[in-house]
This record gives sequence, C-alpha cells and structure tokens, in this order.
Amino acid sequence: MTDTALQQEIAPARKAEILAEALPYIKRFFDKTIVIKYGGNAMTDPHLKDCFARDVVLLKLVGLNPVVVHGGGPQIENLLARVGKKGEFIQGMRVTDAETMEVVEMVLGGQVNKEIVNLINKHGGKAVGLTGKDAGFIRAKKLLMQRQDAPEGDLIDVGQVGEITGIDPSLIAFLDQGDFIPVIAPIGVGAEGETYNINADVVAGKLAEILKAEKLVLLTNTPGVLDKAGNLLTGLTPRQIEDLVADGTLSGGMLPKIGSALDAARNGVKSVHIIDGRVEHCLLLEILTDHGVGTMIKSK
Ligand SMILES: Nc1ncnc2c1ncn2[C@@H]1O[C@H](COP(=O)(O)OP(=O)(O)O)[C@@H](O)[C@H]1O
Ligand SMILES: CC(=O)N[C@@H](CCC(=O)OP(=O)(O)O)C(=O)O
Repeated sequence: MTDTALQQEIAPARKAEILAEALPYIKRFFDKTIVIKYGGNAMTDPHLKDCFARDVVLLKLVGLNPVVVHGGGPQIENLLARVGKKGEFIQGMRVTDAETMEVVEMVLGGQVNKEIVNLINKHGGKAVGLTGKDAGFIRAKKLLMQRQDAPEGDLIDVGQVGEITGIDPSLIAFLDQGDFIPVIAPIGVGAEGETYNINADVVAGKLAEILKAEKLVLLTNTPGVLDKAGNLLTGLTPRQIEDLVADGTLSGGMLPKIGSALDAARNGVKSVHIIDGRVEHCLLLEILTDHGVGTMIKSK
C-alpha cells in the first residue's frame, strides 16, 4: 500500500492510537543502540528506499541511536557483469579474487554507501558513511571457512573474504553523541593494510555485540525465515536453527544471516529479528509497534 492509500484508509482516531502505541517503545529504547542491516535485495525499490531512510531519521529524532550496516550483493553483481565477470558464492560467501575485491570496494564503499547517506540526509538526518577502513575500526584477517558436512578442519579458501578480529566502538560512539547516523559498508582492514570483503550480516551481528545494542534488525527480501513448505517461522531457538541447517531448509545467504543473528542473541543483544524489508515502514512496525514482521531469533 502506498503512503497516500494508507492515509485514506485509516480513520484519524485509529491513526492517533497507532501513534500512541509507540510511546512505551520510545521510552524503552530511548538512547539505546539499534543496529539495522539493510540488505542488498531489500534496497532496490525507490519507494521502499525512501521509507527506510525516513524511518531511520524518525528513530533518531525520537531519541534512539540507529546504526546502519548495508549490503549490496545485487549491486555488486551488476558491476561485475559489466566487467564481464560472474559472482560465485560458497555457503553464502562471495569468492573474492583481487579484481572482484576492487569492484566490491567500489560498489559498497562508494555507490551504495553514498546513496544511503544521501537519502537519509535528504530526509533531515545527519548520516556519515564509513567503511571499516575509516580509523581502521573493523579489523579482519583472511577467512578460512569450514566446509559444511565435512570433517572439522576441511577448510575452503574464498579469497579476500575477511573474518572480523576486532571492532573499535569509539568512532561509532563519537558519531552517536554528535547526533550523526553511522552508515557502514562491510569492508575490513588487515594488519598489513589489506582490504577484506565481509558479509554484511556478519558485520551487523558483530557490531551489535560490540556496541551492546538493544536490538539487531536484519532486513531481507523474504517474510523472514521460512520452513520447507514456505511458511513463516515467527520465533526460532538455537536447537530449531541447528535442525533447519542440517536438513537443508536454510541455505545460501540465509546461512551467514542466521549464524550472525544467533551469535548476537547469544552474546547479549537483547532482541534479534530477521524481517521483511519489502514491507513499507517495516522498521517502525518492528521497533515501535506491537506488530512484528518476521522471525525473532532466541538465545536459548
Ligand atoms: N529457509 C529460508 N527462509 C528464507 N530465505 C531463505 C531460506 N533459505 C534460503 N533463503 C534465501 O536467503 C535469501 C536471503 O539472503 P540474501 O540473499 O543474502 O539476502 P540479503 O541481500 O537481504 O542479505 C532469501 O532471498 C532466500 O533466497
Ligand atoms: C563475503 C561476502 O559475501 N560479502 C558480500 C558483501 C555484501 C553483502 O553482504 O550484501 P547483501 O547483504 O546484499 O547480501 C558480497 O560480496 O556480496
């Protein structure tokens, strides 16, 4: 439904009720950090992009501290195709050779990051774009990935893909205090200054842990986590997740997403949600109303 259709459909009294519903949430989350992962697939529609930027500005203005981490998988694919390359993924991670790394950095650190910054600022926010190279705040080393369904130690080399070794929270805290909204591209820096491509869900999860965030919200392009029959699973325990991975219900990009969500929930982030980024104002619905729009990941 468009904003105009929504305005016509809802009676004024109901609109006021909906606004009033936000009060306890604003009180509960006032001055708390909310890490939001904005997914490449959920950020292709211009109207949805605008809704997202407005929601982030609203959250900041009512006193929450949103921190945005973005992806850009489809946008990377577009530029790779233009240079005659096709992306390859293993267990949800992009195989990243030197040429792919150049494209990834150009797209994530440049095009996508600046577009989100610009949109948020257009709606009255003060967004600042960063990659993990700024102040060297996301440190990484080469990831060697354990092959699924293989004996421990059967490792896969996926090129310049990074595993996070540390995040310095001071830059983000500094920006928060200055009323800025950090917008972070998932690029890390190694001990020798080398550049690493890191899955955006992994960065969002780790950042939420380090910042002791109240909430981690991962936007994606499905209603949430689905079972084999395609039904939405509204809440998941670690045990259920293990079963869904083992029987192949979870695959591709959902693997790093669910892994990061679970790690964050187990390491102190109070609530973790995978939500449908295609629903207008899904952030406001999830954070400031009684209506959840996806899957909640539980720590036990
Ligand atoms: N059980 C599942 N439930 C929902 N999505 C799943 C599931 N298993 C695999 N997926 C895939 O994971 C994708 C989301 O991951 P990804 O493509 O990395 O999204 P994003 O760009 O939003 O991070 C979905 O579009 C879907 O194709
Ligand atoms: C290592 C790795 O896979 N990096 C990701 C980074 C971007 C990302 O995570 O984008 P989405 O959130 O849109 O999927 C990539 O190169 O696609």
